[in-house]
Amino acid sequence: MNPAVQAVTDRIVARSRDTRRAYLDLIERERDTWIGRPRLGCANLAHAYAGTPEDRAAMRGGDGMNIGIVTSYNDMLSAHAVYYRYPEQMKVWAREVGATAQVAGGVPAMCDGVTQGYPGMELSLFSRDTIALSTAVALSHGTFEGAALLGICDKIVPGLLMGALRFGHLPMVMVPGGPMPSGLPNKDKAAVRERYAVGQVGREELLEAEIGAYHSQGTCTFYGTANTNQMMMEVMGLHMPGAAFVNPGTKLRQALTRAAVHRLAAIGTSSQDYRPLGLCVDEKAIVNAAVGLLATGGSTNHLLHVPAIARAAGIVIDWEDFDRLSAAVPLLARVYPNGSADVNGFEAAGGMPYVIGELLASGHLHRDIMTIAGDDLSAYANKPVLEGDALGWVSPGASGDDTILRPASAPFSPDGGMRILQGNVGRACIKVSAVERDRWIVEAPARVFDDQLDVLEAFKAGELDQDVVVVVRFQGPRANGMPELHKLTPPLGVLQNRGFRVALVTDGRMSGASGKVPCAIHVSPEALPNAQGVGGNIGLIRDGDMVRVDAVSGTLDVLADAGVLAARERPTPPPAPTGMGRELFGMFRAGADEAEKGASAMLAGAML
Ligand SMILES: O=C(O)[C@H](O)[C@@H](O)[C@H](O)[C@H](O)COP(=O)(O)O
Ligand code: SF4
Repeated sequence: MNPAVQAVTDRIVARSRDTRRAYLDLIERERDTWIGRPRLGCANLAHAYAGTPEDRAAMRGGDGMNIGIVTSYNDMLSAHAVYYRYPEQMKVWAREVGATAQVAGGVPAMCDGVTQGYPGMELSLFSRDTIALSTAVALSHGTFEGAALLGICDKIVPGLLMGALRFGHLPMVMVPGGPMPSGLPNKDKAAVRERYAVGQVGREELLEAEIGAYHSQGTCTFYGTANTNQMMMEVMGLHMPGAAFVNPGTKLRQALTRAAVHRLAAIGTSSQDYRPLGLCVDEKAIVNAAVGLLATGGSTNHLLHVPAIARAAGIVIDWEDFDRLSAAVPLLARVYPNGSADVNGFEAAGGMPYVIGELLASGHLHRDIMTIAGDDLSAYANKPVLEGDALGWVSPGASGDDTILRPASAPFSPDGGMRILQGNVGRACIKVSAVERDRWIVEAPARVFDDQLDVLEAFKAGELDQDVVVVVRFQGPRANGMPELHKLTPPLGVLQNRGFRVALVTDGRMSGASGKVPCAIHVSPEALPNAQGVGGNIGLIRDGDMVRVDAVSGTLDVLADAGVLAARERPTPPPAPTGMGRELFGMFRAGADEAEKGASAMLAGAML
């Protein structure tokens, strides 16, 4: 193993010893005391079977696994619309192997693309907790010996895992749907947006470009949070090998979904090959997730999601771990926004099988983890193919395009391009893999805002045409639910194109699709004072202060005397958000943990 990766793994194992032990004790108790169908009463069983009378005899009399399907189907996410008919197909495939399947429950799924820049985005992060809670409600019927989790996008995979892990004595498989075919290239879409931002094209032309990019069912093809989730499922071995980026509606996709149902039925508590989720998600799998994130230039949102998923399994990973891993993990992939290719191009060049093969050979990934396919991650270094109707796996061979995928021996960069910044503004994250090297340090006067829409107004009024560090505060988990501020990407990109030195500093988030502007995000502590009245220094920055974002030395400072800062009066926070249901999420905001712990209200109160 790479020494730095092993050292971080050892740190995490040591730090997690007690909490991981408490988690393993939980799932052992659950396995031994699980209500399950043998212990359920007759009335309870009758209720459970009544919804699917066609399988009642098999569920009642057979000893096959009853699979609980947890689905996030809806038509709002192009990625999840593909799930519409999955349950009925999965029931047929379950019967093929003497098992049965029922829809245990549905979970909500927000499309961050639909809500981006609007009030709904302020529900996005806590929709992850809502999904976790909904997953628990689905599985709490206790009538399943395994679960199939249908989810792909941003908060849905993390939410499903955070909930399902508390039923970690059960075997589970993630079931992906795949990316839509490529449409208008992402770079061309971004260029039209920048022209729209300066009035060179109208709304109709912009809409035409956007529809050209997002044109059909399947996951959007940029390497954002959704596709980073798919990468993560590969390096953690939680779905069928190579399932991440096979397009929906293809014979290969259908064969992979059928194989997932058959595999799940074979790894239950009564089988010789018992693979419970709680043992699959261990410290090494979590380190693999972090390594995969860094090696592929994945979404900054995973600096929140990986800690939250880990915590649900009793494992504690922090940003220091990511920073140490980033210094040791090479960047092997350039996929938009880190390059011009999309995930279809990435897949065609060799995709995750190639990346995993390289990182196993270079010692950056842990090979010996429990995956749903077996006890060796090298199975995921092969890509699925159909030979007639037979599903098989073959080596991906060498990279098909070295502008997209490179070997660990000749990476795009020797490190993963995620940095932790620390200084008198607090701790923050920055992803530099999509930022030109000469913009890794920006020192400029601050312009301070409480709302991203005010930034857009200032841009339109020409007030930002200068070197500037745009500070958007009161965007943290407790303030307004920590929205993504991705609508700022086009105007900040225009300012950068005009030759200005530009950076963003916020206690909010950016999208996984955000790229070329240096952004110090997830600033902790956030501006809004906590219950003890302590607020982060990001709340003390004023217009005109010089702020230095330095991704080379890893610092984030306002260049003001400490005494001057301390003497400043704290700004009045904006009122708590209402409308679009946001007032309903006040309990999540009030209970939210710091960003570095995953910013979950649910986990803050769910410690074992
Ligand atoms: O983290 C992410 O990947 C984003 O949340 C993504 O899911 C969201 O949909 C963006 O808004 C898409 O980018 P555009 O808004 O540029 O289409
Ligand atoms: S990738 Fe983002 S925009 Fe696309 S369907 Fe998923 S959540 Fe929506």
